[in-house]
Amino acid sequence: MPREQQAHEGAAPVRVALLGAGTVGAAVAQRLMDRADLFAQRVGAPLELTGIAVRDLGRPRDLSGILPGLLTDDPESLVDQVDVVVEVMGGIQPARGLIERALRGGADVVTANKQLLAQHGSELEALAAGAGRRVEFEAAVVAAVPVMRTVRDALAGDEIRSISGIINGSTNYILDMVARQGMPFQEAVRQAGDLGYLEADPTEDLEGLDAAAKIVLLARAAWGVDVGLDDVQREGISGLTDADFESARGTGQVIKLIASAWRSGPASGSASDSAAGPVSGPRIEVAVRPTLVAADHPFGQTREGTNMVIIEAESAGSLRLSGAGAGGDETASAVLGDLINVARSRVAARD
Ligand SMILES: NC(=O)C1=CN([C@@H]2O[C@H](COP(=O)(O)OP(=O)(O)OC[C@H]3O[C@@H](n4cnc5c(N)ncnc54)[C@H](OP(=O)(O)O)[C@@H]3O)[C@@H](O)[C@H]2O)C=CC1
Ligand SMILES: N[C@@H](CC=O)C(=O)O
Repeated sequence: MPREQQAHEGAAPVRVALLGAGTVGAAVAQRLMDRADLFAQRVGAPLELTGIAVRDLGRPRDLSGILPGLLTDDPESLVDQVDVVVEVMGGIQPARGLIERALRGGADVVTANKQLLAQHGSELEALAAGAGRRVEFEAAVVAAVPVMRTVRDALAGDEIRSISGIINGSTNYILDMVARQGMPFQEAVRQAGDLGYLEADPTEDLEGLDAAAKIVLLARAAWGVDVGLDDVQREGISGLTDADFESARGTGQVIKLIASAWRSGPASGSASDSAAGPVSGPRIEVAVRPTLVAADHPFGQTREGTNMVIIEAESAGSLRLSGAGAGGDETASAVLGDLINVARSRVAARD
């Protein structure tokens, strides 16, 4: 039987550069290969992976099915020749410079880099808007769980009162292993690293900086306020002792690293006393700290690398989102969702 012609056949490809082939990048690259036909159908044109930038070309990698010829240690030349740049290298530089270069050159950007966004997201979004391009970052906040989209798009017609939750997968894994299995803290840290949950610099997870960046991005999306990392009342989990875990257990509670953002007053318009400068719009508080919760509370029941976010909104009431907050394939799911949406828009704009 003759095969029906697919809409994307003959369409010029959407060229994609991947910056990073670590836990997340390798999973993105693998899925781009495995699901090439599916993605071409969804986009209306093939996604062509033109290259993958890494730091160390000599490092052994398990990128089965991916041509070694795609790897390069020259990210600049890669971003100059594509339609979409997917940044999953992490860190501030060179990621920031490469994203700026991509936007100025006419590419859209998908990134999972929450530290970069928390520190320089406003400048990057302004640059993107000026260039008529997009910076998408669903994967940066709670990996596979579409919480950014929920806050920014689904609840755009509502008024959010508060957002709270477990938004760091590695520390939840560590706290859960220590509490439920009596695992030594350092062994749990090691396992979280083996699972690909930890940042390249694990102190970002252990000191609450990773969760702080995510809650900042959520607060900005929810209230349009100019909160920054310096506004976050922050405490990590590295100072917890065996006695803290014991005393929690004795009272039917568990320790969770809870991030929260809440409206604490009406629109102020006044300058905040934070180092981040004036905060306009509603007064917003942001915090990350180890918190005792009842073992049978939804947060208490959130195990291993799973995350859970509870959003309280005026009309919608209480919403709960939960799922994988870290991990290569899980994070790649969100990265690829953004990539497909951006690529679709580019293909639609061709007509
Ligand atoms: N892991 C996770 O569960 C999640 C991670 N994220 C975010 O995704 C990003 C990537 O994380 P992850 O994959 O875990 O990180 P990894 O450390 O596993 O991978 C980083 C990759 O980027 C490459 N790289 C780093 N610096 C450079 C550079 N200067 N030039 C070229 N390549 C470079 C590395 O190259 P080489 O291989 O040669 O070292 C490596 O391939 C981070 O921003 C992280 O916060 C977001 C959600 C979840
Ligand atoms: N290190 C992060 C990875 C995902 O954002 C975490 O543990 O949640």
